[in-house]
Amino acid sequence: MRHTRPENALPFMKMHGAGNDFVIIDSRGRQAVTTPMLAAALGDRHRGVGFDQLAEIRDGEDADFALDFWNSDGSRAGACGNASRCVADHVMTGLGRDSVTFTTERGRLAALRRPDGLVSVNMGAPILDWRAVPLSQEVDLLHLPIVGDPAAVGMGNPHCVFFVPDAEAVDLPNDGAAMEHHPLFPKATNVEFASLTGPDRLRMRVWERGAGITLACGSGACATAVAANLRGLTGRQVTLDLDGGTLEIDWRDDGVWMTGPTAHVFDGWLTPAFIAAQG
Ligand SMILES: N[C@@H](CCC[C@H](N)C(=O)O)C(=O)O
Repeated sequence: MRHTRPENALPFMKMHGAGNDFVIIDSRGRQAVTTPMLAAALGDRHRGVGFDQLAEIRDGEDADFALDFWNSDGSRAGACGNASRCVADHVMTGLGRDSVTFTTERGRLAALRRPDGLVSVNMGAPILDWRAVPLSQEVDLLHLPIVGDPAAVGMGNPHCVFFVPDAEAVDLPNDGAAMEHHPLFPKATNVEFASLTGPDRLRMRVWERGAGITLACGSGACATAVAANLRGLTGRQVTLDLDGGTLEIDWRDDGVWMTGPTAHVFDGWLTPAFIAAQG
């Protein structure tokens, strides 16, 4: 086994938030390195490292840092709530602070560490305009013309939320994959299946665009809580039980806050040969 880091190796971190797992590359102070090919190669759980999303940290302008996200198939994602919480945890630890600001494709966001150690991120206001989700035609976002009566909510990325009697009973590999590329979603969509399990409590399972089944999805939890509230199923503070853990959502006037656990799994490096092989 090789224990010495080769010259020009690229360091990365593996973290997860409620089982949603990430490779994080910290490119502050240097040129960003991620390309779609590198992301797809690294995202391969057999030939690469494996992840649901890759997050690359860059120097921020008017914020502590900037963030870019890639799915494991190499596609870009406009938002990733759980990776945002993991990166915020890493940066807050490095800076010795309990709050940070950062920018994504959505604009300027904020995160903080709560006294109980959980990390919260403000994901911004939900997007409830069909053009911005985006959808391919004007429809009622709360009742899409699709079998199963789902709702559409944007959180910087598109979500299609189905409320079902029993989320456990959903055939996620089939139903999730079938919805991801529905023509109503011109940029494809993340797909959530949720059922009410108690007052302001939902069980949610997710099929992510560009990644397939994941153990959790932060932006998906936000979108589901917003849709549940707008349909009169819950209040604005909702607890969601996902396959990999529990997330708390609080839809406030300043945005949708999402809170949950983060974990640092290991530090590693990519060999120059692996990077070169991706062109
Ligand atoms: N896991 C994420 C969402 C990742 C992005 C998504 N697959 C997309 O393509 O929009 C989260 O925690 O929000």
